[in-house]
Amino acid sequence: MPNNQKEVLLEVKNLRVEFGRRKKNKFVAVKDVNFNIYRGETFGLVGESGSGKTTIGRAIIRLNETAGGEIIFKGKKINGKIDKELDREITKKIQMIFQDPMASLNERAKVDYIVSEGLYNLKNYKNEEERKEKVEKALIDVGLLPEFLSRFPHEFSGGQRQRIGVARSVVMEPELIIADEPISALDVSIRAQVLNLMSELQRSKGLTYLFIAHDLSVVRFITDRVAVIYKGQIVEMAETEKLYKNPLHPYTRSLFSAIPLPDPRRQRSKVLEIYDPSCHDYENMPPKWVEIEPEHFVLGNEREIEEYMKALNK
Ligand SMILES: Nc1ncnc2c1ncn2[C@@H]1O[C@H](COP(=O)(O)OP(=O)(O)OP(=O)(O)O)[C@@H](O)[C@H]1O
Repeated sequence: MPNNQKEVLLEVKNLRVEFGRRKKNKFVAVKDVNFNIYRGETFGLVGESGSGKTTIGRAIIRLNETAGGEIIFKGKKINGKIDKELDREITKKIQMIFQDPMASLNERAKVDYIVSEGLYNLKNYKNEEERKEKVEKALIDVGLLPEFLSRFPHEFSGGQRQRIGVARSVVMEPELIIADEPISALDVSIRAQVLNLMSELQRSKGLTYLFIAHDLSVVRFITDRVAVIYKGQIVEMAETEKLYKNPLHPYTRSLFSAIPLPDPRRQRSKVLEIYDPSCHDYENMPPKWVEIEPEHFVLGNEREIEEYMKALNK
């Protein structure tokens, strides 16, 4: 679909997130981040551990305060001070699925309570009958049985627990789901099942995903567009296949060319070995965020942009 016909569901403009209140221990975790997410797509955010992916997700659902910029959902600014009505709407419409289904589910609560929690918080049901109906439907939607409602999380496998995590989101009838490394804590053999479930739900419910991951092959498989983040800043963003075939920024190139290693810590050191941020000479020529071809953005200074143009036209 041409871009001008796509509906922008979420806009992130010049986002900045800082931790630490005092000047001395202030840490800028996210800076100058810009991206749009279109309705119905899966938008990937990829980068190494500590690059700021989760911080962006948490800022969107208002768990992290923002120090600058705007987050706009369906045309309304949702960061900073907002009114109760809007807060309620985004609590319902934007849901997050977390990485570790072992840690994110309340061990002492039954599945019925876990899946209902968002409904209880927002009193988002007319009566007990309707709540039950919604919760049972959510369980069926994620491929679990309604009888599981009276069980506790420890009675389930990792994959089933992540399905409970997904049910807890879809019961709210969200429009945007932020999936933060939703399969990386799962056994390799069940990862595809959870990804397929997410794709099916996207089709049947018209969902939009922000998919956060460090696993490049998963991102290539599941996303329509992808942004690469390095130390809190997006360095390149494009349609997924385009970016994988034609990475321009040196960080993207080293990330994609690093041979996948089983140990993510070794992978990280491998990437850092190849990528040298001092190659940019930003002191003398500061970078800009440039749309180098339709829907393909890259961070670079004037000289670099010229080189990227040449590389594209080769
Ligand atoms: N509450 C906090 N207080 C201080 N620093 C924080 C806080 N949350 C995150 N950070 C720091 O912000 C940076 C970005 O963290 P973030 O969790 O967003 O990275 P990530 O890319 O999601 O990494 P991972 O894949 O390991 O989750 C890290 O250096 C982290 O230590």
